[in-house]
Amino acid sequence: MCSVISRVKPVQRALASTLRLRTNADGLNYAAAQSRRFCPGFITGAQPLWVTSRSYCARIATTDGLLFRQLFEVESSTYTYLLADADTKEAVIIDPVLETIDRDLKFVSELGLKLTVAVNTHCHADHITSTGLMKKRLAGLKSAISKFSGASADIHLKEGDKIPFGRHSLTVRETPGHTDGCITLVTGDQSMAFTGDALLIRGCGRTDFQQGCAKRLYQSIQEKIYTLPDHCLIYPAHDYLGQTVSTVGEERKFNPRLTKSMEEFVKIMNNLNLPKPNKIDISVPANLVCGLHHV
Ligand SMILES: N[C@@H](CCC(=O)N[C@@H](CCS)C(=O)NCC(=O)O)C(=O)O
Ligand SMILES: [Fe+2]
Repeated sequence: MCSVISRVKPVQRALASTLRLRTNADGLNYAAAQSRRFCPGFITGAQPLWVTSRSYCARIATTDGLLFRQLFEVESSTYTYLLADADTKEAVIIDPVLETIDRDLKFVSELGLKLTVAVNTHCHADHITSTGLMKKRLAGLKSAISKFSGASADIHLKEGDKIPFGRHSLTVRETPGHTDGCITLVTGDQSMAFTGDALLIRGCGRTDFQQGCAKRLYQSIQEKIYTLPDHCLIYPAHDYLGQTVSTVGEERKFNPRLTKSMEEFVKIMNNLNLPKPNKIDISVPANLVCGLHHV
């Protein structure tokens, strides 16, 4: 941390130390996520500053040579993630949505990427995946989903499987509870985890339909997500409040559902009383066949 701070000008050094004090007072362990990345606009009105943390740089990869983009679909508030090897251009897309297929494919083409795998973190209930249609548009693209999802795909994933792209890969951690086939995808250096609808920012996936089970979800999060390093960035499949990224450490501390005992968690989940997703009746059957049932 000191070596980074010493690189900034005196006025910026003062700002950096204020930032450190403020984050410490908030109880957030940003230092654990320290990196020498440049985060323009980190403090409103301040000059760009080298900071010791990149926790708020939601759309920049932490890993050298890893291209990363977080994309958003407004109707279902879904995040789609694009990861690529910056050198070989091999790429993976996570949770692409039918409505944004043109945007996503244009982007892939603009960046000169070779999309090899389109993976769904689970059989979504609120939107239709674009995976099937994407396969029709991109020769060689393979679809992937958990073998416990009940959905058809080229690749059926299980615990410990790796999805390689160039020098990088994503490792599968099974995190059932929202559905039987929910998976979390973790980068090789455990700096990023794509948690689907298992762990959301300050929340979690509901457990009142498909094969939902609150106890299972609690265990999945404790055993498969909270065992990742505190600085590991959490990228969920949805956010309804405009939040983009969190960390394992932050969620361990501030997630209002997961800071409870399992018994309290189950009670909370059984009393959410959320309306069913608007598109559940068309999404689930469509997603069981890669989103293609209407084509
Ligand atoms: N209103 C949305 C559906 C919102 C919803 O149910 N989201 C799910 C995740 C997608 S299956 C969820 O688990 N939410 C948890 C929560 O606490 O909100 C729609 O109609 O699509
Ligand atoms: Fe879901």
